[in-house]
Amino acid sequence: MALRAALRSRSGLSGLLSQRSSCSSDIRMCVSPLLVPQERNYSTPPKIRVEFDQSTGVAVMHMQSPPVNSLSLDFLTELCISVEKLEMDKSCRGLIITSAQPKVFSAGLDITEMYGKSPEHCGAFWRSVQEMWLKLYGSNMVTIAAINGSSPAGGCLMAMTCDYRIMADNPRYNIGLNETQLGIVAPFW
Ligand SMILES: CC/C=C\CC/C=C/CC(=O)SCCNC(=O)CCNC(=O)[C@H](O)C(C)(C)COP(=O)(O)OP(=O)(O)OC[C@H]1O[C@@H](n2cnc3c(N)ncnc32)[C@H](O)[C@@H]1OP(=O)(O)O
Repeated sequence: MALRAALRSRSGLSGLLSQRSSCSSDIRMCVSPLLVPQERNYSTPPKIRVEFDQSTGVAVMHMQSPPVNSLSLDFLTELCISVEKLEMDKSCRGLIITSAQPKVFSAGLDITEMYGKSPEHCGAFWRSVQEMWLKLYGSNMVTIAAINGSSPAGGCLMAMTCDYRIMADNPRYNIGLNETQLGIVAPFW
């Protein structure tokens, strides 16, 4: 109810979520002109896939970085660019973020980005973390995290920056902050 009210008041997306659930097979998926594949030049498979349904104004962002959608510098850069493109497209009013990986929404920050790297790399990495959450938290779109798997630490942070969170009901899926267990401290900002 709260979600529908918010969608109505913020962007006139009345009934949008019920439309998605009741007639998802009828939804015409349109890829935003900004995201057409031929404009991309990835040497590796894209870590983010966006489907934009122009009839509802809602984009679904699938995180698809196997095995666990860990938040590497490359992943975060791609995610931020995708959010930015959607933000510039005024016909996009809602964004659902979910995972294409089974059982995991996001494993949080990519631990390999924090070990044995230069100070410059660490700086760029943490800036990209900050950019991610600022972009999502400050977005004009209605943002929803559809948490379809475990979401520790940075995955939890990402979900918390969205306006709404819906999590799959499975006792195997964890969400929360585990930095202390890991022995790391997020830098002050
Ligand atoms: C103001 C607030 C500021 C900051 C808050 C945000 C700060 C966040 C800090 C972090 O995010 S640090 C990262 C914390 N994350 C974790 O500790 C997650 C650890 N991983 C897990 O708990 C599990 O892997 C999982 C529950 C996500 C998935 O479990 P499962 O499906 O059983 O997969 P595996 O454990 O076998 O892992 C598969 C594969 O993925 C690698 N991996 C897992 N997590 C990460 C990661 N965070 N970074 C890099 N790589 C990761 C894991 O090592 C396995 O690799 P293999 O090569 O062995 O296959």
